[in-house]
Amino acid sequence: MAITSTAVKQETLNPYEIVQRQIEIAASHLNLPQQEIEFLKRPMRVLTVNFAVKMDDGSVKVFEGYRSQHNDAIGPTKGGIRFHPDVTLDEVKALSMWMSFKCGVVSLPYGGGKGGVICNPAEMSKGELERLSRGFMEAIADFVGPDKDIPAPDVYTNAQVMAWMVDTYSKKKGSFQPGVITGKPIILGGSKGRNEATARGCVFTILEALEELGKKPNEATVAIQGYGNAGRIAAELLTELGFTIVAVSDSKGAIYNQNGLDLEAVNACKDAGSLANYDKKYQITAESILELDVDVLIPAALENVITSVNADNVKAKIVAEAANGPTTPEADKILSEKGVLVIPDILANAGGVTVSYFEWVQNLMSFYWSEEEVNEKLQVKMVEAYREVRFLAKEHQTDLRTAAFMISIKRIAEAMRIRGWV
Ligand SMILES: NC(=O)C1=CN([C@@H]2O[C@H](COP(=O)(O)OP(=O)(O)OC[C@H]3O[C@@H](n4cnc5c(N)ncnc54)[C@H](O)[C@@H]3O)[C@@H](O)[C@H]2O)C=CC1
Ligand SMILES: O=C(O)CCC(=O)C(=O)O
Repeated sequence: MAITSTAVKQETLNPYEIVQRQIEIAASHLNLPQQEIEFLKRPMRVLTVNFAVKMDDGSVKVFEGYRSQHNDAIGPTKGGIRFHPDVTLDEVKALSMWMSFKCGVVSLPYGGGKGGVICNPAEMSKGELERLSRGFMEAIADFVGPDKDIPAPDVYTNAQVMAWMVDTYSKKKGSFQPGVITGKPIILGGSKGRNEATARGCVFTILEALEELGKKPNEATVAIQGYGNAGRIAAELLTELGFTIVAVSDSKGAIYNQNGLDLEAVNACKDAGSLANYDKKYQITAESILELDVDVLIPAALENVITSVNADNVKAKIVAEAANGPTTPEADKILSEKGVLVIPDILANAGGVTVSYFEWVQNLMSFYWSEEEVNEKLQVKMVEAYREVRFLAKEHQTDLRTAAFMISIKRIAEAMRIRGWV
């Protein structure tokens, strides 16, 4: 996301440097030996691949992709694969690190991993996307595995992409290996509830935060940036609970109605293309969605959207980070001083990886759960995690992000120490 203001140049927008800063802030409350912190500030393994894909016009295009495995002291690494033109190695490294800390907050037996391919799926045919997905899996197949590193969906990847990938991996290994990837279609061993899990988990944390503010769902307004898996499903679930969705946006358009948007009309517009085609009288600028006077703001798109430039203009009482890395450390300081309750990404969007974990467990057992069972288990995990983070934040007088990092850093450091690594 291009942010060109001069003020923002004073802070780094490199996600890898940002996560390192977040580690340092949390570690300063923990009294850990420096070597443990230094180890956590880097991924253990990173793979760069270049692979060729046949395009529909007969040409061959070479794509670059990455898979980063941050730390596997607690268990195999886990995290999504992103297809986006702006993917960088530093971004993938940072996303893998956030995954480690996310898994720690919800006590999953995983470390963090993440993958990305520099490409623009919006400009590719279904056949090209299939060959790209298979080509990337072919290139990383020896690096991942059900007990090694387990990918999942992220931005511009979905259950269909996971299906192509599990098929390619399984063919390579000679038998069906559903545990290598999560977020699969149900027919291929996907878990019920995984598609909604990121949003549902986020909603559980919002309900906890709202209770603290003494507000009821039917009194609360919501603005959501990003209208894909995380953002759109959050809008639907929150509407069911009585919240009023006043604004939503995608990569091409943003819309606002202070009386509440008609979600059916919004969804029909999105299904037909983009929100830029919605009724012109409701159109607003992309940036202004972050500055609306709402109770809950949900960034559900990309990194670095709340920075030192616009943080002071944020009027929401709760910021629930469905996206990874939407808020910079400078912005965090400003929001904290303003009394905004930020539910950090590694907590707010942990529902996705939590149900991915359930999917993996079901795959390993070949025994499948009802959607109700999945959702109940997810709720327990999310509510417990929120309360544990909230408690620690109060105890240490920190924001929720720092407390969430503290919980995970302590866990991973302990595992590294007991293994004798540090
Ligand atoms: N899918 C999952 O299970 C999880 C996703 N996340 C995070 O949630 C965020 C969104 O991911 P998904 O919903 O899965 O992706 P998605 O590909 O389903 O949807 C992305 C949405 O963001 C919109 N978008 C892209 N650039 C934008 C911009 N500049 N301004 C406004 N909207 C923009 C797109 O138009 C699309 O509506 C990412 O940060 C991702 O890492 C986090 C945890 C799990
Ligand atoms: O479901 C997963 O394994 C990971 C999802 C993801 O990439 C994320 O939480 O950022």
